[in-house]
Amino acid sequence: MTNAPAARPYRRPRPDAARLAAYDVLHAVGERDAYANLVLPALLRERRIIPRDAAFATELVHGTLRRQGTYDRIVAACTDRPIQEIDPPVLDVLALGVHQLLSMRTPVHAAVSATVELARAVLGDGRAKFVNAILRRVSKQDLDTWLRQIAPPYEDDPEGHLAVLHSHPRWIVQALWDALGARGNPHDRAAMEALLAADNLAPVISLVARPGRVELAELYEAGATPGRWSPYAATLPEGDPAAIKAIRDGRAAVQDEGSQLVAAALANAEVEGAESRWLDLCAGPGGKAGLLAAIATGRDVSLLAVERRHHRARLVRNAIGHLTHHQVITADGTRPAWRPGSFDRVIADVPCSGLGALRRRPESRWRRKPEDIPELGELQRALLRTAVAAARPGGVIAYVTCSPHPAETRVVVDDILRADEAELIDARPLFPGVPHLGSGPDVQLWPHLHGTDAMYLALLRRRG
Ligand SMILES: C[S@@+](CC[C@H](N)C(=O)[O-])C[C@H]1O[C@@H](n2cnc3c(N)ncnc32)[C@H](O)[C@@H]1O
Repeated sequence: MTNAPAARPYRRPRPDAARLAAYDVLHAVGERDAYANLVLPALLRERRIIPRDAAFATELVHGTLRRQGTYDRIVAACTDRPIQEIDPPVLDVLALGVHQLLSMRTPVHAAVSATVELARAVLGDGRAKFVNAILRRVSKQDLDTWLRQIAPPYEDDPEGHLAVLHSHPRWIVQALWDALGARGNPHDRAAMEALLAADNLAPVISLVARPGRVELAELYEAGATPGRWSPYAATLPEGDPAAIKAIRDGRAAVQDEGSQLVAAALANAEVEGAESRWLDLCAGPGGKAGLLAAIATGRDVSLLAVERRHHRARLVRNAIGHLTHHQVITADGTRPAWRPGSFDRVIADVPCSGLGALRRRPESRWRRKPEDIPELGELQRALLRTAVAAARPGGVIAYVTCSPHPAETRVVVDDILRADEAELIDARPLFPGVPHLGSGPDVQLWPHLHGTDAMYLALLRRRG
């Protein structure tokens, strides 16, 4: 007989379903460039996670991804190991723990013990001890104290300060500041902070009632409330949009009000003479095409929607539904399959950096790189050139991005205007009742001013 204490039986770690789901999504985002807003809902459904846990996992994933850059800096301040030497899965687990500790109301004990349990399951016992030690250090201070400690003072480095405080990469802070026109103006620090803070909030769910297919009243009956700016908009304060019949059958859809406004502005711009054909040059997944097709049907006009990728063209077909006279083709919009000058209205909603939609794609700010901008610029110019050539004399062209980056907006438009084939027209009167539209003639919407994505619209008229 021996007096040695009995070895503790091995206990298999059992992380809770919500935190494990959150980790799996972060891992997929980091490992294979997945999009959290696509992976997470599928995973929650597949694992049949109950609504309360699903809401917790959603906040955990979105909040952690938005603030990951700042959380990594906090972790770095808690260890002597250079952050580059810590494996990404360990940083993911740590970031989930830091978010619970500093930005959610999870009690410290629960946040640490549940995250360590998760670490034991997905990283192993050794690395779980490291996670435990770091999280205990993080828990000693609140978020504001940490931020004061790790951010450079505003006076020495305004961009660096705001980048840490609001968790945006520095180059994006610079680009947004340029776009806001507030750079170097100390009075506009508040505007810049409001914009960065708005990027960290989940957007409200905006719905579009496609005209002629559904009345707004039907959406209100299903629990929606009136939208802010667009005549087609409703807001869903809570609940799953897919539970609404009109959404399920494609008569209505989820669509940011900014997108609705730019599509409506194109449809309502003055064009002389009879109209017969409109063109959407970059139509996938079909948000604007769905609205334009519905408006076009009411005016007995046909819409040609072009999308380069097959699967996205299929989504455009779904958005247009059973409306007749419209056509969707899978094609490269820079290689026109139509005669020049054959459309009355053309929209080029070009691929862009998406810096205006950071609220919706929590990981995108860390994934995008400054070198993406010139690369996208070439395609943006080629598409706008094709769009101008496709419009008939007197026809209107909408150049749209969901980015406010000057190199993707005004600079592109100015380059194309140099060919003298089109002129800019004032888009502002086509946004009735919408404040803060600036000095024009183009329009830039903002999350902090309008509650929309930062959509940009330049309206051009084809010269005769
Ligand atoms: C910003 S999205 C358009 C969003 C769409 N208008 C909506 O409201 O749902 C840009 C689209 O252009 C497509 N695209 C990229 N290059 C293209 C090209 N050369 N020709 C046509 N479409 C292209 C992309 O696949 C993407 O679906």
